[in-house]
Amino acid sequence: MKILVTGREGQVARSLAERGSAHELVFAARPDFDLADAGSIARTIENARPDLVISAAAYTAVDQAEDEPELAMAINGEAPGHIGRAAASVGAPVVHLSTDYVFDGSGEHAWREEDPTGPIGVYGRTKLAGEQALAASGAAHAIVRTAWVYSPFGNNFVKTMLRLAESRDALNVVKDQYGNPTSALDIADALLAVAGRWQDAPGHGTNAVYHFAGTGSTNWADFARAIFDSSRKRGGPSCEVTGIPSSDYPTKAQRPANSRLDSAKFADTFGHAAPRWQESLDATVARLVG
Ligand SMILES: NC(=O)C1=CN([C@@H]2O[C@H](COP(=O)(O)OP(=O)(O)OC[C@H]3O[C@@H](n4cnc5c(N)ncnc54)[C@H](OP(=O)(O)O)[C@@H]3O)[C@@H](O)[C@H]2O)C=CC1
Ligand SMILES: Cc1cn([C@H]2C[C@H](O)[C@@H](COP(=O)(O)OP(=O)(O)O[C@H]3O[C@@H](C)C(=O)[C@@H](O)[C@H]3O)O2)c(=O)[nH]c1=O
Repeated sequence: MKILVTGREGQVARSLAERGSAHELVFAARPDFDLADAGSIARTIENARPDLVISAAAYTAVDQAEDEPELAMAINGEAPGHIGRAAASVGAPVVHLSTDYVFDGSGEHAWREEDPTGPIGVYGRTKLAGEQALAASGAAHAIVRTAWVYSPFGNNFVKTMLRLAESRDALNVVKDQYGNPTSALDIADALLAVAGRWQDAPGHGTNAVYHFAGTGSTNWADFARAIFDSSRKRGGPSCEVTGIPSSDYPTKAQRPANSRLDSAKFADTFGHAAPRWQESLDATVARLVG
């Protein structure tokens, strides 16, 4: 299958490069492919004529988005519509990644796909707009919301914690935001499961929203402790973690307190579930400190 992946250096794009060797992968990235430039999106997809588009690139700087709402909206909110229209014109379905930050963070349950959205920051608002733009584009699609992504690649919380531990003995980390840490390598496997399913059964489960995230939930402070436990047992850096309320860690963008995702619908539809988050974390830490 010829799969066009948006972004080349992103965590999910690099994970697809590692896991997707059974397919012909084509990566669309700046400067030729710019999500802020509708013409470049149409040109790239029409020239490549892929069998499937995986829409993995996005504006992911959550705090910076508060200062650049127009750019974040162009990239996250409008580009998925352009991608969908171009993909529809060549008959390619689109798998698009979205986020737990489309929810308002209330309650303690794991969010299901049909639960009402209510983003509390610019990043979440723009990602929600992107879901809607793709759904209205005419392309066959699946929207896959994931969360708290880490990997050996790019920037993420796991790498930040390990870096900070090189120079600190103790760290304050928020303990009142809950979610599902998700390995980008597990996301790549899940997206490839969708691709495989569509090869055998085109149209299966299309035009729907799914949640796919690491199995089991935690908060950022306990996630940090798990990172350091895993690192320490391999002789890597580690650090004391003090759990603090979010009010003691001011950030430009507010994060949802509860962004746990229920991934049952994805497992039922595509026959694929994520490993427990601790297991995937261990595999990534082994690569980072090994
Ligand atoms: N990271 C996370 O914790 C989570 C991510 N998601 C979603 O999953 C998807 C993948 O995330 P992840 O792999 O972590 O993302 P990364 O932040 O690792 O990578 C984002 C990619 O998007 C590219 N990009 C940004 N702006 C543009 C643009 N204008 N034109 C073309 N490419 C652009 C970047 O390119 P360049 O290298 O040139 O900067 C980069 O390759 C995104 O849709 C994200 O919203 C969902 C939940 C959690
Ligand atoms: C570095 C650091 C962060 N924190 C807090 C801030 C924040 O509440 C939480 C996580 O920090 P980050 O900046 O990594 O998180 P953030 O950028 O909000 O991560 C989000 O990224 C986007 C793209 C998503 O889609 C989300 O699913 C989520 O993964 O930890 C501390 O409490 N102490 C620290 O030392």
